[in-house]
Amino acid sequence: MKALHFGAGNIGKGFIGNLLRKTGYEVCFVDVNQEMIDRINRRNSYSVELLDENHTVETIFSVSALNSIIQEKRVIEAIVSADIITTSVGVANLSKISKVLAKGLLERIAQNEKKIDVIANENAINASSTLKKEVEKIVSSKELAQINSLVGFPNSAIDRLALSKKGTEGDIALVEPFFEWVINKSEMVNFDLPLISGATYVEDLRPYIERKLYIVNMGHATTAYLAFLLGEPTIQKALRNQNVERIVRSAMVEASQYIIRTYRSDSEKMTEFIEKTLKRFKNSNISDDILRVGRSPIRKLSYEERLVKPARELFKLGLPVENLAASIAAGYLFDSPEDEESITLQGYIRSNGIDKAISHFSSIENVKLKVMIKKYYDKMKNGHIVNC
Ligand SMILES: NC(=O)C1=CN([C@@H]2O[C@H](COP(=O)(O)OP(=O)(O)OC[C@H]3O[C@@H](n4cnc5c(N)ncnc54)[C@H](O)[C@@H]3O)[C@@H](O)[C@H]2O)C=CC1
Ligand SMILES: O=P(O)(O)OC[C@H]1O[C@](O)(CO)[C@@H](O)[C@@H]1O
Repeated sequence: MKALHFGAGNIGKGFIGNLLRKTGYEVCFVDVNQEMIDRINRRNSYSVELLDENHTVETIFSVSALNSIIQEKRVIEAIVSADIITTSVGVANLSKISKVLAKGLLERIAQNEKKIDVIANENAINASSTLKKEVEKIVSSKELAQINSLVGFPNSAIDRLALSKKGTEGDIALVEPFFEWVINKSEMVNFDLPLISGATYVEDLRPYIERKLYIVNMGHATTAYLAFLLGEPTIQKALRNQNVERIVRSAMVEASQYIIRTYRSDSEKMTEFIEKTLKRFKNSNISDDILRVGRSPIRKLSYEERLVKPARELFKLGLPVENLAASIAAGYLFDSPEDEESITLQGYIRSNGIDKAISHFSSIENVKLKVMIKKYYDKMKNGHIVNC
């Protein structure tokens, strides 16, 4: 069995590629980072270190890699012969892989009528559907009908803290022991393959992806933005500060009300989920850079995303959102010169002010919610985090 995976980054190698190999797939990665591609091909393997007390290092064999730009023909051939296609390139990069994917799928359809699922594993609601929409922009309506009959784009939710460190033979993928890969079975078209080892298949993905994005990712991003204000370099160091931990926990509790009300989730189980997630964030075997976790603040502050969606929905219901408002405010204060989105965001605020920025990037028009966010922005802009 052959799997083609776009994105040989932290999640690609540490999580998705790893589970695909354990299921028995040969994995071919597609990336744009030539150094990474060469490293994988030199060894036909890579290393994954488990972030527990033992720091066990595992070698993942039977892998190869291609460059999606300079080896397009070979990527198309790999799409033709793949049994499953997966991605973890970052949601903003899905539009960059859609062209080669569309070409490959059409070539595959011309050569055989085998069904295939394409699963985009990104921190976003319905990332596979987003990828499909990108493919739709490129193909004709006749080609789209062919794709629709043979290709599934099941959505998924992925949860595993994955980072990397430099080793003597290149990057080592670092992953926490916990993982959750949830796949929407009702959107799959190919049922002839073994279930992916360790993945969970569900009929309705929404409760899983919303819980992941609005509680786990929201809490992690909030920690990173508060840490930035305090000058703390890692998530673990920031969470030693009781003020930070309290605001993060409170924001997660606020956001959990959205999940509890939308999906009638059990509130005790939700409390357990929040505590377990905080424990994962604090994992002392990880040293997680806040600039990695806070990356791409414009994406994270957008209307449907982790910080703004729960705040908007709860505010509409008259439920507490003070801590979520503080999280959004902290996001607007994330000023990392290494991050293009952060540079754009801060440039916009300097030219137009925070009020306009909240409308422009988060599309929040509710005056009372905006005032609340602005209140925390003003209180925190001198580097002090506040009691909400
Ligand atoms: N790292 C984490 O802990 C988690 C990340 N995620 C999600 O997984 C996705 C990947 O994240 P990471 O692995 O952390 O990022 P990463 O930056 O480590 O990996 C992304 C990889 O995609 C490659 N890439 C970018 N553009 C490409 C293109 N046009 N064609 C082929 N490859 C391309 C990059 O070169 C890089 O190797 C993101 O959507 C992220 O939100 C989800 C859960 C956890
Ligand atoms: O691309 P994004 O959304 O920043 O995703 C990466 C983040 O998501 C997380 O997995 C949280 O689930 C973090 O480990 C990581 O910082």
